[in-house]
Amino acid sequence: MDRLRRTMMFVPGNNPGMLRDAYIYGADCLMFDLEDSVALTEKDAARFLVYNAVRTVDYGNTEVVVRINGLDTPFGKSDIEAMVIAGVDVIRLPKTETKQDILDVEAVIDEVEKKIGKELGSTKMMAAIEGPLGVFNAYDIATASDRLIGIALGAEDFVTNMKTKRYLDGMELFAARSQIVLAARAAGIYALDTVFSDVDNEEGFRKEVEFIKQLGFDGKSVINPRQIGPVNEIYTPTEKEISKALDVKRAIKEAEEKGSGVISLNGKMIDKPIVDRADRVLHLAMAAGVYKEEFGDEK
Ligand SMILES: CC(=O)SCCNC(=O)CCNC(=O)[C@H](O)C(C)(C)COP(=O)(O)OP(=O)(O)OC[C@H]1O[C@@H](n2cnc3c(N)ncnc32)[C@H](O)[C@@H]1OP(=O)(O)O
Ligand SMILES: O=C([O-])CC(=O)C(=O)O
Ligand SMILES: [Mg+2]
Repeated sequence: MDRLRRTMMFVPGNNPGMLRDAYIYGADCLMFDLEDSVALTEKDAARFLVYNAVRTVDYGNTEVVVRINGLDTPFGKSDIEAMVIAGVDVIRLPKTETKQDILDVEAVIDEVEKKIGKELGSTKMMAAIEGPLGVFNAYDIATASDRLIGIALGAEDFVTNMKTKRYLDGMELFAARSQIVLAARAAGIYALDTVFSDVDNEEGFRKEVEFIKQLGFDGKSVINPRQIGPVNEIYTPTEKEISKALDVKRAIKEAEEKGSGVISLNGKMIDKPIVDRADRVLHLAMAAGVYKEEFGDEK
C-alpha cells in the first residue's frame, strides 16, 4: 500500500526544540529545512543539528524529508553528503528548474551511497518547482530519476518570480498547480501542494485544501502544527464516503455475477472508473486507519 503524504510539516533546521518534538503533532512527513528558513550565518550549524536529530531521534513511521540548499550555493553538496550519511528518507531539492538539476543532485547521492555502502537508490528525492521554467519543465523533472517520489509547488517563490503575490482565490497559482498535478500523475508520482503562510486564517486555509484536493493533489506542505489537523481531516474519507464506496463495490459485484460490467445504483451509473475511485477511497481510508478491509481486492 502507498504511504500517506497528506501533511508534510516544514521545521526550521536551526531550531533544536522543534526538531526534537515535531513528530508529536501527527504530520505524515516532517520536512527539516536547511534552505530559506535558515539564515546564511546558521547554515553549517543547522546541517549539524539536523544530522544529529535524524541520527538520534526516533521518528517512528513519520517520513523524514530534508530540504537542502541547491547545488548552485556553497552549501548544497555538504547538505546532501551529510543527509545521506544521516539516513534521511527523502532529499527535497528546492527551486528545481530542469531535469539536469535532478541528475546533478542524484549524482552526489549516488556517490555517497556507494562510498558508505548504502543500498544504491535507497535515498529518495522530491523536487519543488518554484518558478516558471520549472513549471514548463514539470514532466521532464518528474521523470528524471527513479528516486523521485513526488513533485511539489513552492508558491511563495513562484509568485515572487512571476512578479505578483498570493491571493486568497489562488488564481495566480492555477496554471502552475495544473501543470504540476498533470506532470506528477503522468509520471506516476505524488503531487504535493505548497504552504499557506497565513497561519491564523483557518477558513482560508481550509478552502485552499479543499481546492487542491479537488485538483488531484495528494497533500500539502504545512508550516505550523495547527495546520495538520484540517489537512488530515479533509484528506481522510468520511464515514459517508466509505459507505458509498462499499455500496459501489457491492453493486458491481452483483453486476459481475450476472455477467455485466455496468449497473445502476440510486439512479447513477456504476462502471469501471467509478469502481476504481471507490477502491481509492477505501485504500485511503485503510491507510488512514478509519476502515478495515472487507473486499480484499482494494489496491
Ligand atoms: C516559503 C518557505 O520556504 S516555507 C518553509 C520554511 N518555513 C518554515 O519552516 C517555518 C516553520 N514554521 C515556524 O517556524 C512557525 O510555525 C512560525 C514562525 C510560522 C509561527 O511560530 P509561532 O507563532 O511560535 O507558532 P505557534 O505559537 O503556533 O507554535 C505553537 C507550538 O508549535 C511549535 N511549532 C510551531 N511551528 C512548528 C514547526 N514548523 N515545527 C515544529 N514545531 C512547531 C512551537 O515551537 C510551539 O511549541 P511549544 O508550544 O512547545 O512552545
Ligand atoms: O515549497 C514550499 O511550499 C515553500 C516554499 O519554499 C515556497 O513557497 O517558496
Ligand atoms: Mg521557496
